[in-house]
Amino acid sequence: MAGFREIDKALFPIKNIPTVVHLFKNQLENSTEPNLALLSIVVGAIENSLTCRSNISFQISEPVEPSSLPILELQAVEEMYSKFHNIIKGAVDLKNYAKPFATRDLVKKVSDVIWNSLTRSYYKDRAHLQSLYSYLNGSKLDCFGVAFAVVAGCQVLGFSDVHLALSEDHAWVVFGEYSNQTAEVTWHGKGNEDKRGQEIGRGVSARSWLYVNNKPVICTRHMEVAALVSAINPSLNATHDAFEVGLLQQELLWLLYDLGHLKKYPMALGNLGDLEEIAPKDGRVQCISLFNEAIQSARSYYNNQHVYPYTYQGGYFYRHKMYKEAFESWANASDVIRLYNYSRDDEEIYKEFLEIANELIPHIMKVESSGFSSNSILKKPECFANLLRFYDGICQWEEGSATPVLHIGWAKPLVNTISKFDSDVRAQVNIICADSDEDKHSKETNGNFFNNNNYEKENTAGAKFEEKDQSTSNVHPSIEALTAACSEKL
Ligand SMILES: FC(F)(F)Cc1cc2c(N3CCN(c4nnc(C(F)(F)F)s4)CC3)ncnc2s1
Repeated sequence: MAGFREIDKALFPIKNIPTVVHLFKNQLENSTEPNLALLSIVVGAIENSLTCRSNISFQISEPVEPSSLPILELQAVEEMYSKFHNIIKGAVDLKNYAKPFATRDLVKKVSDVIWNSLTRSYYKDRAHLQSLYSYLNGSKLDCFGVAFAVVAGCQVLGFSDVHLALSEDHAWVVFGEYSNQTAEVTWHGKGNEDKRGQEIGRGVSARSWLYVNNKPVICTRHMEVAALVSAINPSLNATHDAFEVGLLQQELLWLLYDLGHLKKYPMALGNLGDLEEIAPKDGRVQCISLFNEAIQSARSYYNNQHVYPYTYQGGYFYRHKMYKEAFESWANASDVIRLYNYSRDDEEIYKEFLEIANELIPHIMKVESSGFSSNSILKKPECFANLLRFYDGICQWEEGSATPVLHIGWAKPLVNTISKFDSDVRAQVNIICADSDEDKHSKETNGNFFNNNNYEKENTAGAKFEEKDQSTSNVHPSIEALTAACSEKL
């Protein structure tokens, strides 16, 4: 695998953001595939020099350019690239692996090479451990970084069929002549035995949000570049970002957007939306339309089984005090999670729903019930309807799961929220209770949601809470009980 070509080398030494964008444009637009290792080293070097106090020196020649980046020399990058190249080529004897397609053994072997060269023990959740720069200079990678390094390593070996597969909280690889083979290559979460080398679960874990019911983002080489750009982490510390790193990430995401490589990548669209909200670029679409594009992408390509597009959008509405809209986004997020079974691997999304239910919604209730206006969301039946749909989805998520979701800590904010709506407002919401045998149609049996890989399952067990004049479907008994309790109370 050749390293940089002449047109790339000509851009060095890199001194500013436009030159990095130019390098990425060269790599993304030329005939051969973009070189993942080189691009990860370049952005990793820049990120680390601008966010890590302990400046791992890479020939920062004084004085730093007036522009926004420390000078990045070609030689430094080439040395790192050839180090990665030699580690991979040195450890994998290609004579044992017939080409052109990768095998499980090959993928596992590359995963082992990366895995066994990592520092024995380090804080895995630390920032800036996602790039090959971190791997080559600190022998540290986070969960995503290991998966990315395996794909970059397979690219060095010439296996163009090995690609990154991404869920909302995990990463693995697909490979083989029909790209239908899957393999774990990294760990997930804390204290879980890694399953490296195994194919992606069909058992209980298949029902968990972690594997998005087998609707992960399957990357092309160009989308793998989008993943490494998405994984750029501008944070300097808990409260501040390195401005230039955020700007670089935003410019690179717009380049990838314009080239069409974010179309099937909802989280990258969400990342770009967040960056645009902070620093809107002239002549670009509003950030809200990026959140909407992410939702459309998830609905079009991933059968609406991803949660984050709705929580990106809901978070935006919340920050902009658009509470009625936020309730709708969160109810839509809940309609996604209701079709999964909660498993212990799903902590990340559990925390997301917990924060919405027990922090964000109670805050909205507090600020809304202080001032008193007829325009208040407490007067709007559709707000009540969406809140019930939100809570109902979480209840149904718990249904049929081995691990409980709700506990007493959820109940108080929940009842407190519902009781903020007067009975005349609540009465305008039409709730039809699931009749018993209908209710028995849980996620497992009903439709073939999990029985095969795709899922056209209609959501009959879910709940729609809409104003009187619109059709509704049935409701989770616990929500029905709660609303009845509230009306008695009131
Ligand atoms: F590979 C793993 F294991 F890391 C899983 C992936 C995560 C992730 C991501 N994230 C995760 C979600 N994320 C969110 N930030 N805000 C979110 C929301 F809650 F507001 F929706 S979700 C930040 C970017 N952004 C691009 N690609 C990926 S691939």
